[in-house]
Amino acid sequence: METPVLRIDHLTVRYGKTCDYCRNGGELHKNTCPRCKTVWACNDMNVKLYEGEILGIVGESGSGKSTLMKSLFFDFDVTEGSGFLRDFGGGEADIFAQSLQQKKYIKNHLMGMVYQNPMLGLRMDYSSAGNIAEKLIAAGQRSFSGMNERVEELLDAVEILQSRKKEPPKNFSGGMQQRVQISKALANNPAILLLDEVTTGLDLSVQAKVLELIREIRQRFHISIMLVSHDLAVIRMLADRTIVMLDGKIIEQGLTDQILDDPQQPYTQQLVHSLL
Ligand SMILES: Nc1ncnc2c1ncn2[C@@H]1O[C@H](COP(=O)(O)OP(=O)(O)OP(=O)(O)O)[C@@H](O)[C@H]1O
Repeated sequence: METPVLRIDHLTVRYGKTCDYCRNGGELHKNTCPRCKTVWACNDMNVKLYEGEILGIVGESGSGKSTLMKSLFFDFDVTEGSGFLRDFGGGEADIFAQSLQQKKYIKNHLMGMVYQNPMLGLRMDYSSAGNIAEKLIAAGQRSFSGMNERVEELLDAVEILQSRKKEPPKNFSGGMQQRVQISKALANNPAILLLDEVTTGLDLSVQAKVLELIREIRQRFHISIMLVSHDLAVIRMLADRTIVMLDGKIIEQGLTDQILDDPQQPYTQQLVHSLL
């Protein structure tokens, strides 16, 4: 059996203190405990990501997609569960149990993240080149000429003109900001790229360009991608396998074609039919 590049076991993220009722498996109202109001944003999730694949994660607003992605990028602490990277600690060290320094190492060397809101991933007042250089420096790059070369290569890859590299992202359109975010996320040659609703809010033609870019990046860099979207059309276009989330839980998963052509769960059937 192939070893996954990322494996997550029993991931749970809760907002709230919990009570005896929800801790002991009492029925939740959607993802919320009816007694103490604790939100179980991700609830006992098991996920595997394999080399070179795009794993789609789909679900309605509030189902826990962003919480999953942000937990993986250590934006906050998980409540329970463990995570393992093939390329870290021999694949046997729980990434969630690491020190801040080790988590920083993982973020800077092994992962890239693109947020739905570019303001979370970019410094809007720095130059675009400076944004990318920041990630390169964090990953240990020190040579100015080496950095400059890599910045140019990355901007070419996402089709941002070299003549605009000194401009700050705040001057750019939404689609261009996402492309700068993608180039920054790729700067350290990560094994894993996390993409959280990267085309939401963009107009359709720009959306199509960003989606095409993601497809090219996968082919060119042979990177493993986790792609969150509430839009099944995006998932259909890009994802090899898909996970369907509802109320913090995985309710269905499999090959994307299988999920879309023969959905088993009523919620997935509803999602698919709304596309037709
Ligand atoms: N800081 C927080 N405090 C309390 N509850 C939170 C917090 N952040 C998220 N939640 C709750 O966690 C649940 C999952 O939210 P999350 O943002 O992960 O969902 P999502 O599937 O990404 O939704 P969307 O598609 O709208 O971004 C929601 O019920 C949300 O209200």
